[in-house]
Amino acid sequence: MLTVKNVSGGYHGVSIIENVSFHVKAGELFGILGPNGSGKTTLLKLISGVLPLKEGTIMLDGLPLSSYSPKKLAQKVSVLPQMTAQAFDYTVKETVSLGRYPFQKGLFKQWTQQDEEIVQEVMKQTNIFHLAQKSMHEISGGEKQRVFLAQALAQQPKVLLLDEPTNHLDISHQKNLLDQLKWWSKKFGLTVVSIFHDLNLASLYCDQILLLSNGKVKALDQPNHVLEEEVIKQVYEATIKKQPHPELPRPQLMLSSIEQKEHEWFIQRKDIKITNEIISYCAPIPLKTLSSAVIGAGFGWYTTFINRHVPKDYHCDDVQAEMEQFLLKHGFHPKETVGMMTAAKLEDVAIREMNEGNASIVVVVTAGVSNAVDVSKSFKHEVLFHPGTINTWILINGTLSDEAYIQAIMTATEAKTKAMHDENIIDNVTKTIATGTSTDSILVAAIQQGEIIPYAGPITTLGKIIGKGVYECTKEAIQTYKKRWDFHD
Ligand SMILES: Nc1ncnc2c1ncn2[C@@H]1O[C@H](COP(=O)(O)OP(=O)(O)OP(=O)(O)O)[C@@H](O)[C@H]1O
Repeated sequence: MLTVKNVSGGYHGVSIIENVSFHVKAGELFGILGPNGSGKTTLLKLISGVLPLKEGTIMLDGLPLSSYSPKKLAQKVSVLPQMTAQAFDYTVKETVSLGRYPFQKGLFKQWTQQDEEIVQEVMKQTNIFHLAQKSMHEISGGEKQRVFLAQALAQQPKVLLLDEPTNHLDISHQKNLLDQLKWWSKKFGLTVVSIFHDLNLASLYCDQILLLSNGKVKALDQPNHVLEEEVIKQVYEATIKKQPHPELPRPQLMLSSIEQKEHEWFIQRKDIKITNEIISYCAPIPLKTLSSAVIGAGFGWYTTFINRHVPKDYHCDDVQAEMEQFLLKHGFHPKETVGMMTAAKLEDVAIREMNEGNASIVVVVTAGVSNAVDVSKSFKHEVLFHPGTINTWILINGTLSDEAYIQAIMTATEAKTKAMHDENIIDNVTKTIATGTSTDSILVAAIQQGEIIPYAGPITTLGKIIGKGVYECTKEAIQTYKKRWDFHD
């Protein structure tokens, strides 16, 4: 639909845009990104024919841009400019109707039934129908933005050029507008070329992204390939972290390296509090945590860690809601807390503080093994929920990479399984040695201060103390459990 080839151009004979090339297919949403002054608006002006090309060619629907008369071009391309103050006191409907101008014929510009129907339709689509008779001076910035979009769409263009369309819009109207653009491009094959300042919105909605730097192409590809930490750092001079979107295969970027005060404080064994009802640990700063807990599962930042005793016959339809109520009743904030449950007696907990090199950890394990399972034969078990039976905490003084978090979980799981083996814990259904229990839970929490610890596999400095700490704690907790219940192998 739109091919830009080796295009250069700018103002007063000076090129701002230099040697830019790209191709946008019909129905695609194409994003132009770049820092302030990188030439995004200038490029849009070259594409819309407002500025002449100094070099290169632009092909629109198979024909050079230069071969279109202004009116013919307006029937193909419409432009939604950055919002500016309005001189005339038009109504909303009159403003939208201006979009039909390129289609009106003859000296007296007849307003046809078709013009009327199109204007009505785009006003409905952009959710401004109820504002039709209002003056443009009486509506909000976000509503104006939708009116100008309706005007651009009333032109029934093949290509829509937008300069920061989500400027002035709140988060829900940003989403609505971009959803609508996606819908129009899918339904009518509308090609959308849009400038974005918000990298995350561009990532969510664009099929392709062109990243400009000083008027030149820095990157041109699908969002996941363009939005790279190193590229963004070079172009925007900002340090960011790239993360996957939690629900979509699109990257999202977070600003990082924001100045934070380092705290002179460490996780220590003595700060773990134990009662009959809960084991708790409260940190003065949030710890980055990866867990499979009832409350606070996945990655997150939490200050409070709770292992709660529940009776063996504990049953509840909404375990999370019940746990939240419990936390609130005991003065803990559910949004700040990782919460686990266990039927094990909490005074039987095993705790170790361990150091190796510059890594130090506290391991906390509660264990009950009546639901022991040999995972290699677990298909022989019925699906039943019992409160978590081996709960493992690994609290770490250090900064872990994501890789190290996952390796820490693997190392700890292997250590637990080895302890089950050495304690000869048998799966009652299969009569083979168990590898864990049916509802074990784990958390790895780190203060994320100090030197980065990249790995936590079995023979790394951190992995060695996790392996030893979890093995010894699990073994000790199982032995106490056996003594308490006169448990026989
Ligand atoms: N009318 C003009 N005459 C001369 N130079 C201009 C004109 N408009 C813009 N420029 C210059 O062209 C360069 C690119 O400006 P442009 O508006 O295209 O950048 P942009 O990427 O859209 O920036 P922003 O993100 O701030 O909107 C800037 O150095 C700017 O000063």
